[in-house]
Amino acid sequence: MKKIVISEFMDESAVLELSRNNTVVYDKNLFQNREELLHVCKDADAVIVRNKTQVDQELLSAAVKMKAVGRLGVGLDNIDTEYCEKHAVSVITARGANSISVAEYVLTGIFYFSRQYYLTTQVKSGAWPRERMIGSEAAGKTLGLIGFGDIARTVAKKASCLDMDIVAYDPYLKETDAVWKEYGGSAVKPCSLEEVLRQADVVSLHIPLCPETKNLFTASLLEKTKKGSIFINSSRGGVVDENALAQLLKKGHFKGAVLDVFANEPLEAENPFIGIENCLLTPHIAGVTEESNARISSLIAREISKILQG
Ligand SMILES: O=C(O)[C@H](O)COP(=O)(O)O
Repeated sequence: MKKIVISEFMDESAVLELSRNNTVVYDKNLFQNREELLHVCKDADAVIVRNKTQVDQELLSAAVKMKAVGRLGVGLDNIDTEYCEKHAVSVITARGANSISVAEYVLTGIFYFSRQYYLTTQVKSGAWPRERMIGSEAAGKTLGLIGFGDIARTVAKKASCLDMDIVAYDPYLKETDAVWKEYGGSAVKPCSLEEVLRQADVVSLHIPLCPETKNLFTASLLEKTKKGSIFINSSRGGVVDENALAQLLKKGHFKGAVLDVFANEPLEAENPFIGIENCLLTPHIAGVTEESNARISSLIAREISKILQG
């Protein structure tokens, strides 16, 4: 029997599936108890995590039997992938399995601020802000995608059905790459980062957190976005200067910001976005729906089983 440690929430049926042929330690709060986590991982063959468990050198070097790390998502900023590569520990991500959920989240954000739904609280308290709530259509507007991986491609596919024009920046894709056409038809145009920010009515980030992207969105870059645009971040909080973004929101530069990810999660009392009206804040749920959780969990369970069975 192989031992698998699962330290954050996973779809129950996938946990049951893994338990048939393995010894499974499943505790969705284990990531919060570092000492216990290190202890149970010592003789584990695999660990399955979301974004909160730090799979770092300390954990990996103590877990001498570790063959695989399963990531119930796609971001790898909590995993020391270099160490894993050097020590032949496979890292399995759920690539593609949460793209639909994130894409639908982005579309919700576009409509939310295009129609200024945040003002409906005024209706509940007896006001009638009919003129303030004259919004705008998504059709004919330009969506700017930062990063053009699986998730951004799914966003592009769906946004092109709304008759939006799409510009995208991805330094890892050549202009001639077939994916530009494959995922957006004629609607997606590859551009430089600054060109995307200059043109876009909606900017949506789809980049990993890594040394190249940490604090990429500085005050001066954020200022290059169009006045009145919508800013959506469902990638990682660490890629944006949060104080600078909050300042620009307060100054009325953006129509609104949709933020699912933050430098520190859960939010601390002094988080700069708390209390800003035109800000939609969600607790890192863009990629997590019932459907994506089931897809992600069964994909990771299957792939981890394959590795452990050799
Ligand atoms: O990286 C991801 O796929 C998303 O941020 C979701 O992460 P999660 O595994 O913590 O749900």
